[in-house]
Amino acid sequence: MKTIDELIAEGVTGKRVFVRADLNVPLSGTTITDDGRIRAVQPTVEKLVAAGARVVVASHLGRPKGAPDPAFSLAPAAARLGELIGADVAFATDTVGESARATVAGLGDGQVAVLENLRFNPGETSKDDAERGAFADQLAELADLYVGDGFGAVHRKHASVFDLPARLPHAAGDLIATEVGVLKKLTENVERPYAVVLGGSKVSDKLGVIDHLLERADRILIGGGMAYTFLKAQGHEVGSSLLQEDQIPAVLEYLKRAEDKGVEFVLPVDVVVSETFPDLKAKAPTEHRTVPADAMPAGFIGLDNGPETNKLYASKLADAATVFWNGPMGVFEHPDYAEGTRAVAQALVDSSGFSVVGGGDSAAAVRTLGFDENAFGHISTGGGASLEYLEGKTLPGLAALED
Ligand SMILES: Nc1ncnc2c1ncn2[C@@H]1O[C@H](COP(=O)(O)OP(=O)(O)O)[C@@H](O)[C@H]1O
Ligand SMILES: O=C(OP(=O)(O)O)[C@H](O)COP(=O)(O)O
Repeated sequence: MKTIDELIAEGVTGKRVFVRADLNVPLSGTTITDDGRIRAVQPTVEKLVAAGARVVVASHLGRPKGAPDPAFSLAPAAARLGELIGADVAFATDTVGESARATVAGLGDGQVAVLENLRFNPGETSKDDAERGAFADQLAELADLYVGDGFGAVHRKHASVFDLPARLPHAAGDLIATEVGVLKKLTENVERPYAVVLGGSKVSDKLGVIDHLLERADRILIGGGMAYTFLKAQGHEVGSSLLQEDQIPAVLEYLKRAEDKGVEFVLPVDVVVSETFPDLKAKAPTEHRTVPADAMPAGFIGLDNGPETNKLYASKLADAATVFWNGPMGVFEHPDYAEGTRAVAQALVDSSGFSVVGGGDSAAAVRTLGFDENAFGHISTGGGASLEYLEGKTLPGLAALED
């Protein structure tokens, strides 16, 4: 992979450089609740600015349905990028339309623009190669060079991640280089005991990684929205909790294989439940209680690991030499359901092992709960991306950056 420094050395002054970032930041309305992913791409943007490039930053945000949706606008992220780099950042209100073309044409050397959410165009995420390719052709008209730096999205075979770099001279940004450098260590000689903590809400995306982890990890701790498919598979009531019913046979097979292989599989022993999903914006106190994980009342939603589980998980992490953690242990955005996530973060801070925290929300959780980023070995901007990297899968967004 060509580095951004090599690309700059070849000459970028006056050239339009498309930077595929991952600005998929958590929002409360239009307020960014954690700007970590914007700060992560800042060095790449600043290097290009200093070199006199005309920088066109593009990203997805959330999962809009292939059409404009103001709730998923990148305008707040563009404004924040401007604050961080201390310069005006132009914002195009579309992705490949009139506004994008005019905004890019208006850039001077060393100036920056952000395009509107790439996923407002159905071509971005299309499974049809031709449809994705047609969108990539339109994006390619906006730039002379391409820099891939959206590590959190490199596992997606999307137009801006996979098809566009094939159409332009390309390089990897500093964020991708750093992320890959750290994760590579976990695929080589990992120090044992190696524990992996999995939670979050993208259950269908991430359950499959356990198949691989059973060959690598010594301990697998499950929490967050992922736990309930396991509890259900064991025959327990899970009420209205997140559930991936079609994955129950796979989950039973994982539990059996873990036993055969001597991999320790740890599930919650108690959970915090409520009858309703909390309002994450108002954050008003909620009615909730802690119940044993094998005795959840019907109709209730599991929203966090309980205190006994928190103690158990801390004990399983205390002596781990290496820990990889993706996915919050509960709906940490609400204070009533943040303790499970806080407990795992604290356990990693207290342990002397090397810890990697991966994922947009996991990283945001660690920061918004007040932990010092430097207390962790590495905070990765990508959850799904780092899990798939650890699986040894070919990631479309990295493969596309190879020379
Ligand atoms: N029990 C649960 N039920 C529903 N959502 C949950 C639960 N536990 C955690 N979550 C949610 O998971 C989300 C993060 O999941 P995910 O996107 O998979 O993680 P990451 O971004 O770190 O990869 C958070 O918004 C959190 O509220
Ligand atoms: O938030 C992201 O991934 P993550 O939650 O696995 O860290 C990335 O921005 C990718 O988003 P996607 O999972 O909607 O493709």
